[in-house]
Amino acid sequence: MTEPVISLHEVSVRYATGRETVTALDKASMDVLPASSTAIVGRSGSGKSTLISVLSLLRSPASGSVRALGREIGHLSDSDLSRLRSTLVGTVFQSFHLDPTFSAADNVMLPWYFGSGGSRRVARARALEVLEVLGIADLARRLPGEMSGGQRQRVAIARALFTAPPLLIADEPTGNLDEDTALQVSDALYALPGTVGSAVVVVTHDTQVAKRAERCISITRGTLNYHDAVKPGARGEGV
Ligand SMILES: Nc1ncnc2c1ncn2[C@@H]1O[C@H](COP(=O)(O)OP(=O)(O)OP(=O)(O)O)[C@@H](O)[C@H]1O
Repeated sequence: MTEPVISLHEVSVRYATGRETVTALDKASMDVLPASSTAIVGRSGSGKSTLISVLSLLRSPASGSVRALGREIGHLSDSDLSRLRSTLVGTVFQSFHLDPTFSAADNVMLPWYFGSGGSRRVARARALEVLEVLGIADLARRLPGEMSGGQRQRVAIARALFTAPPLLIADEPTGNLDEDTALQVSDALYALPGTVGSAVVVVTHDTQVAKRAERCISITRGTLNYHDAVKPGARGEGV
């Protein structure tokens, strides 16, 4: 059986407010298999951001277990958890988060500027390689202000891939794009399991974008509902 990149087993997350406790995730179980694509949909307040924060190893659950790259995160020190996080996951956001003064290639190399290691020459070659995967190597020298929204989001996706993470999480990646561009960018994301082998998890409000993933999970008040999918444990497969 293939080991999931990350696996959640009956994970619950609660927030204590002044008067009440909100259950944002309620016994959520899901497996993200290597080189798979998953869409997560749900109304505002259903628990999507909370689920992403658990999948990104940014939030530890109140109960349940999380296993990432074969390790139970509950057993890890803060520094081991932080190392595991930086190995595991690349993230893409709705509003791109590019540095407007950096070229596309330099934006993709940001992990190197922040100390991911190796020589500048190798980092630049890697940046060009991932820009090529996204079909925009010819834009390597352009500034973000000289690109379309779809091109900027491709740069942001390339940056998330720079360190070759086994898991790429995209939070409303098409929210700032028109309909056609949204579908092109989502197709580029969903191609990544086949081209670079990363598993892709996309949170989206857009049903057309969600439909293009191999699997779709909807969240209702913290409960996961599986569509076109096999529940964890059934036939030994993931979601
Ligand atoms: N820091 C917090 N303190 C208290 N309650 C919180 C906190 N963060 C989230 N919640 C509550 O937890 C539930 C899930 O919130 P979450 O942000 O995960 O939803 P979401 O689906 O991402 O929403 P949106 O689409 O609006 O971003 C909601 O009821 C929300 O009010």
